Amino acid sequence: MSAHLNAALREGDNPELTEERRKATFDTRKLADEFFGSHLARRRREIAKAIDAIPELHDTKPLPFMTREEKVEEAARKVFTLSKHITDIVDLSNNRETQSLNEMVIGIEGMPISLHFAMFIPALQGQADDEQKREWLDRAIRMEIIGTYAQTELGHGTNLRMLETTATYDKQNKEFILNSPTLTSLKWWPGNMGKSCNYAIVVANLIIDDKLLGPHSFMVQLRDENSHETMPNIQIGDIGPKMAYNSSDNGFLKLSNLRIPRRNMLMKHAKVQEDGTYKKPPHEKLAYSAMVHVRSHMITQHAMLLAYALSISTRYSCIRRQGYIDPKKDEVKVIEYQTQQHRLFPHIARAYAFAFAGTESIRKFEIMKRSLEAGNIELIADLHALTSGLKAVVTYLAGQGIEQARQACGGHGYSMASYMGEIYGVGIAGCTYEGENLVMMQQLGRYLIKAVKSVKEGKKPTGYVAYLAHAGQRHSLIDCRPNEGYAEHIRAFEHIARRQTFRAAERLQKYENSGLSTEQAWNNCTVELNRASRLHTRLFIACNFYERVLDVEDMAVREVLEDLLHLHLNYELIDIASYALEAKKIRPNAVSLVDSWEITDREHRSVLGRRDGHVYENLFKWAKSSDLNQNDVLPSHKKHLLPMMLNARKQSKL
Ligand SMILES: CC(C)(COP(=O)(O)OP(=O)(O)OC[C@H]1O[C@@H](n2cnc3c(N)ncnc32)[C@H](O)[C@@H]1OP(=O)(O)O)[C@@H](O)C(=O)NCCC(=O)NCCSC(=O)CCCC(=O)O
Ligand SMILES: Cc1cc2nc3c(=O)[nH]c(=O)nc-3n(C[C@H](O)[C@H](O)[C@H](O)COP(=O)(O)OP(=O)(O)OC[C@H]3O[C@@H](n4cnc5c(N)ncnc54)[C@H](O)[C@@H]3O)c2cc1C
Repeated sequence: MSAHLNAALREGDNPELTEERRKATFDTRKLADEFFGSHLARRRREIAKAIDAIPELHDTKPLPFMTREEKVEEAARKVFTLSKHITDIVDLSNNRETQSLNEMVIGIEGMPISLHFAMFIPALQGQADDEQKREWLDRAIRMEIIGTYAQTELGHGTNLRMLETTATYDKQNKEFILNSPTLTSLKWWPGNMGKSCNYAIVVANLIIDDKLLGPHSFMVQLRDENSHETMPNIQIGDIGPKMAYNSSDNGFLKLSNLRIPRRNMLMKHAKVQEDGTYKKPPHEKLAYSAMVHVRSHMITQHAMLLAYALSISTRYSCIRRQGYIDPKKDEVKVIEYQTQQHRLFPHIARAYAFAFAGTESIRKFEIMKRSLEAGNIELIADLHALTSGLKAVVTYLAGQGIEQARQACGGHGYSMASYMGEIYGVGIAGCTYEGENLVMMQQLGRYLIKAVKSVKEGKKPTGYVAYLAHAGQRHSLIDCRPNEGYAEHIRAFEHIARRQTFRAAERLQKYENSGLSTEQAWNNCTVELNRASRLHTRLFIACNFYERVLDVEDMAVREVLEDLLHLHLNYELIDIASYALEAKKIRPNAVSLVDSWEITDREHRSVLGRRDGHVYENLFKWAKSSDLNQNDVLPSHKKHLLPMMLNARKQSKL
């Protein structure tokens, strides 16, 4: 193997990993350039180096050893410290650079300004008019104020039309009165709302002259800008510990007839004039733009969480020796087991496929944003359908992949030294937030049914659903021979997705014809519809992966990506026996495929996933640092268990 492939080789590493890295057939840096895009890959290396040189930005101790209060404090400390260095390290206008910096320094457990950047600023950008942007957006970008997005309530998250928080316009005083009339109307869940933020965009049902006009966004000051004390007519707090993500203060909020000026309603699209005249937005769902923004960015984030888990697990599988394949030889690295490869490699392929799909969804979002700025609302529906499907499929499959990666680490995967528990907890939260997955699948389902109707009317839909009109092509899996190339696989995939979508549409039609209401007929078909949405989205991911690989210029990188593509398509399409065969091809490159994600140890926070592979000595160090080991005999033992045993002993002597 030539020296240029050795980007990840270092003196003093565990020889088990060095042996793996020597087998690489490609340059990990070049593959990193494809995974992240060459600019971001280079910037990530520079950012990691800059962080190494600033000790204040390092973890003070491993996060799993911290209490919730310590985690919240540590995240706040790092945000403040970062604010002093950030402009030297990243280009603030580049979201992905800033996000990489945050992940490396603060990590994935949350921080006080997550929602500020993820939703507060995007909501202002998408929904505030120019004057409002001058008033709030510039201050928000400079971080003079910290905000969040308060939409979900104790009683409703999915069904936004039934949000109970009201914003009633008072013509006399030219104010809105914001109110939480019931217990279930309390805002519940918004990230950083409990303790960190001083502003929120509150989504409330607008009422003018007793007329209900649906959810709209309002700027509300939650806390005093100097004392940070809660403002009058507001009750606010943290909702308590969660499965993971505990550095974040997700909050509750009660508004008691709080008056805010008319101009605190975000008025780029919908408007309320002084006399109470209401002007409708050009597209009913423009108020949901911040959600579409987050959904389009979630795909890359969840690809990265999957990459975290798989690089931990793959490296560890190469230093862990247990059992024999040939009893006359040494114990093998657990990566040698066919089941271990079967467990990990298809997910490695998926991590690449998802990352490429994520780049595409961000690109599409940017195109939609620009076209919207030019007054064109046409792309909104396409993007909503695409991101709804991608968000649901990728978060779900990434969660499954992370859990497989954890199980692949055996017992040590269950220790927080592996960090798998946190990665999993954060990953699966994405199945719920930003739209519950099965609900989002139905949104895509609506779009697919419309496309089927247009095909039946003899029209030819374009874009992602164009394949629905190609019904003449009869390809079943059985007709698909691997040597006919990937295009053939894709056509087989299209056939399956098309068939399922038509099946769901026909079933829906049948129920409607039988006299059921549209809604009841719809509910009777949602399992079929969700299957169609899932297949459509997986087809999109596969096509996008295929097209992406065609663009790769470096032959060695292209070859390994083709191996992954082949595995991915087979994993998606064919039965288990055939992809076990493919796995053999991936095996020599396994560690280098995960090295290409260039996740630093600082970012990983995992003893098992250490780049140098020195796992066992560091696991012991980790255990010794446990708080429980700071006293030989625990006070609680002296208080409870010792008296119990002494008592029992006394009894037995009697
Ligand atoms: C489920 C729906 C989509 C349903 O909405 P609805 O008004 O009842 O609509 P419907 O009758 O089913 O459909 C009507 C129509 O509205 C369209 N539509 C719906 N949403 C959008 C959109 N965003 N952009 C563009 N179009 C949209 C649908 O496609 C329908 O179109 P159609 O009638 O078929 O032409 C919506 O209510 C929704 O988005 N619910 C999920 C709530 C959610 O995502 N909350 C996120 C809170 S913030 C958060 O979780 C932050 C976490 C971040 C973190 O911690 O990092
Ligand atoms: C970590 C985290 C962070 C969050 N951050 C924020 C935030 O910053 N701001 C904010 O406003 N919110 C936030 N949320 C709230 C989140 O967006 C909602 O919890 C989410 O949208 C799901 O809504 P729900 O809780 O009402 O679920 P529900 O709708 O009650 O879901 C329960 C079940 O009902 C099913 N269901 C519901 N409706 C339908 C339907 N029409 N058809 C079929 N099945 C249905 C679902 O599929 C699910 O199985 C956060 C949540 C989490 C977990």
